[in-house]
Amino acid sequence: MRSSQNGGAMGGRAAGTGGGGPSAPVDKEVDYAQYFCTYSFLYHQKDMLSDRVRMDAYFNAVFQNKHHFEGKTVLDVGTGSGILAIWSAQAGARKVYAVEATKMADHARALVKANNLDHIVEVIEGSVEDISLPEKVDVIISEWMGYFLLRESMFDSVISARDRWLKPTGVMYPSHARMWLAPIKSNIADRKRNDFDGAMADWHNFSDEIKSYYGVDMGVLTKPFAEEQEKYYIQTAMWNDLNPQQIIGTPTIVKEMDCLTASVSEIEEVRSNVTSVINMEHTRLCGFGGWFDVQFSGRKEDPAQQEIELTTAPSEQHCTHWGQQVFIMSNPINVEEGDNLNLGLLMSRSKENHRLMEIELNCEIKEASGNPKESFKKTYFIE
Ligand SMILES: C[S@@+](CC[C@H](N)C(=O)[O-])C[C@H]1O[C@@H](n2cnc3c(N)ncnc32)[C@H](O)[C@@H]1O
Repeated sequence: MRSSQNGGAMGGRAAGTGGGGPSAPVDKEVDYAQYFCTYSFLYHQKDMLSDRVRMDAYFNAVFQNKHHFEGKTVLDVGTGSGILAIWSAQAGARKVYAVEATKMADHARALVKANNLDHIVEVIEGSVEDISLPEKVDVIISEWMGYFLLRESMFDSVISARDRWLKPTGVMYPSHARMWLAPIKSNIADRKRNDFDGAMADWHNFSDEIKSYYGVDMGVLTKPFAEEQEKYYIQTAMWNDLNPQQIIGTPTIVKEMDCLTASVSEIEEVRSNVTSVINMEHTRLCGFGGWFDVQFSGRKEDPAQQEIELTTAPSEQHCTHWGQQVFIMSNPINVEEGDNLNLGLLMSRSKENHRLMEIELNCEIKEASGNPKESFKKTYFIE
């Protein structure tokens, strides 16, 4: 489950650790307090279990590919309520190791027992990085995805489990992942600009009053206050359930990942240069929408019988609890059909909290003729 202070779907996958940079050691106690503890609540697991798009995708991936599970050993990284471990056992696994860092492990154990699967599923309480298994496994299953795929950095734990416990012939569930970005129109941009302007008007009244009633000039704090509010209203990515009609240009993949071979260094920093073409007449570029999808395709030598995809793309029918992350522009730009957007994206982890993300977005807009139109560079935060 994921959270966002700007209208997030749920309070959930939250903050992380204090650190001094992407590779700084993680303070486990802080990480537990800020990130893991939310997962120890049943209401939180229930929210994830209520996401039908997510549930159907994992359910179909397991039960339509039973050949990957029958008679096999499975590791469920971050079992939560135990749902994926239970399905793996029901699909015929010989043994399932269900690892959960929080006390939710007790509830998972009870659920496994109540469903008469305790002879197959062994719930282990602990961080997957710290535990030890008696054998290597044929399948690693995990639901590790955060907002815009990588928020929460939980895939690091899956990589660590894969490198320690997956047999050389093993299969990852999911097997592949992609991040998408697309230009959007949205009236959120105007709303957020108004909210920001309102906060600044309020500040000016406040500082006038402090001066006249209490004789202190607050002027020196106006700039830092404006920066703080700008970060909150404009630069912090927002959870949104976009309508596909708000997408005004070609969606583009900014990152593709093979879960069998991906490394932490490749996700600590994601760099991408891509092009999107505006495909709507006379419209306003108000920002960008970011989302992800994952595929359950098995491995090349042992493919899925039925490939399943879980997508969090804008849809008129379905919304996931991940929604989309919206990166708004405070000053929307008029664009025309055929305009080209050359986009440079650099996504890195917050220095203060390795589970949160910072995004630098460069955009050069050219007319269809090739004439330069506008360019800008913005920094956003996924909190
Ligand atoms: C998004 S939830 C998924 C829960 C469940 N698998 C499901 O699909 O409903 C992720 C779970 O992984 C656990 N988790 C995250 N990192 C972990 C780690 N390094 N070791 C063990 N559990 C972890 C969290 O506590 C949380 O319960």
